[in-house]
Amino acid sequence: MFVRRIAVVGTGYVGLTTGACLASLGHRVVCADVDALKVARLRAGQVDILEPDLADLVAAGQAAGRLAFVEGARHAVGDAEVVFLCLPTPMGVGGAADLSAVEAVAREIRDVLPRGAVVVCKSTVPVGTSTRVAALLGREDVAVVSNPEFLREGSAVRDFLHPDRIVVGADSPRAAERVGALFTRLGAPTVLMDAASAEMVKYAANCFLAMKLSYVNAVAELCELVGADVASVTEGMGHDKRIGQSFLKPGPGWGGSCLPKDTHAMVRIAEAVGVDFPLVKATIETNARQQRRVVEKLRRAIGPLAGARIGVLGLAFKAGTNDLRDSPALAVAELLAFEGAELLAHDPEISRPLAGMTVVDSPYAAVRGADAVVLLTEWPQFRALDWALVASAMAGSTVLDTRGHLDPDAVARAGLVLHGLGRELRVSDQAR
Ligand SMILES: NC(=O)C1=CN([C@@H]2O[C@H](COP(=O)(O)OP(=O)(O)OC[C@H]3O[C@@H](n4cnc5c(N)ncnc54)[C@H](O)[C@@H]3O)[C@@H](O)[C@H]2O)C=CC1
Ligand SMILES: O=C(O)[C@H]1O[C@H](OP(=O)(O)OP(=O)(O)OC[C@H]2O[C@@H](n3ccc(=O)[nH]c3=O)[C@H](O)[C@@H]2O)[C@H](O)[C@@H](O)[C@@H]1O
Repeated sequence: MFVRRIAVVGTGYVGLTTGACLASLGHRVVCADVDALKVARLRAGQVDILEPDLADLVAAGQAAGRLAFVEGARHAVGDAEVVFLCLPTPMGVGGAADLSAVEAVAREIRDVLPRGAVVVCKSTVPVGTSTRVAALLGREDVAVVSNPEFLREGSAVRDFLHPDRIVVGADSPRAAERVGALFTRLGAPTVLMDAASAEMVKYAANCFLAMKLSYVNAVAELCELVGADVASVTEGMGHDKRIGQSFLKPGPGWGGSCLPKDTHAMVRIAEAVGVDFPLVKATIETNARQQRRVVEKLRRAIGPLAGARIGVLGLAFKAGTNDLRDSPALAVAELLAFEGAELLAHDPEISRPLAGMTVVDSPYAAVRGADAVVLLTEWPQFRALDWALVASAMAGSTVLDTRGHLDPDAVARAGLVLHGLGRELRVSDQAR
């Protein structure tokens, strides 16, 4: 196998995973970040994000002398053949992607990039960004390639090493092949295309996933009203291979660091070329409505929310991560706090104080004296709760499970009344 000298700029979810995984494939990797504390902690082997196997891969890469961390992009790229940009592209003014970190790094490295290097944009960026980066670099000898990343938080290493596909976009086929070759060992289908198409793939994929979720949340609402059960409906739909079983679970709305910002960015990308994109706009609005629907359900169950005490189970945007960025759980909690509810919240991976609620260190502390309990993140430990203990700690008897995660029998046996999304709970479920 050929070994490449690689630089990775940005050591967040994508950058650290990319760096550690490429080192595990045998390449020599230098990762850079602007955050001095993060770099110091990574050098000491401290990985602060919750990702299975990531800390082990980082330690193995460091021990083998194939993975190093430095402060500042300039100090990472000096002898790199390939430079991956894994920089944040958060929602900027008006919803468009904020490219300031990508642009700042392009300016920072342009004079120190070795001759013939390839700069790879792994960040999610609007169409045209590769061209913009190339212009900022101003280097005829340096090719810019788009290589969008499709990993999910909570399974980042597994997704990176076992991807469904690898997309490489470049206007120079030679540069695209050079980047594609880095991933040959992964054995995934590699799709080579022009840079604009690769940049578009990422938004088109994330918006499609968000649309699927908003659709299923809207179907769940209908199911409640017509007396159908969304779990049966989605199972029946999902056996159709054109639809598939995944990404069909209703919830308190979709969130996380990417789907919200990428849907907004897609609306702006369309607007910039004079196109309205009502499908993506409705996807976003349906999601906000889903969060309001959770609050409505609680209000219907227990009456006015002002002064009510609500136990909140889960704060992360999904189970398996400690990431709170654009978490629907936080959005629902905010709406409840706005209504004047008093919130006691527990998440197994979050202990820092948060505005509008009291974060407590056990689920039983969160339900103490609660008029209602709402489950917002599907952590396995919530399914295993002692519901008799929960019932004895609560003041009321309402449990709202927004993830279809709890065992209805276990909750009902404790004398609690379980509400869900997408199904009318049948009398037999509550009668035990
Ligand atoms: N989080 C995810 O699951 C996925 C994210 N993406 C995309 O990848 C990109 C990165 O996302 P994350 O890794 O989640 O971001 P992140 O916020 O976790 O990490 C970004 C890192 O870049 C560093 N940074 C910022 N400015 C810098 C600079 N000037 N020089 C050096 N380092 C700098 C930050 O300190 C931070 O450590 C975004 O465009 C995102 O949309 C794509 C697929 C999955
Ligand atoms: O661009 C990105 O950053 C990434 O965004 C998502 O990954 P991630 O944000 O880690 O989270 P998902 O697993 O996609 O979940 C997103 C949200 O949808 C919700 N969800 C997911 C699946 C489902 O069936 N139901 C449901 O409500 C989750 O709870 C969560 O709030 C995409 O799945 C990745 O492919 C992509 O690389």
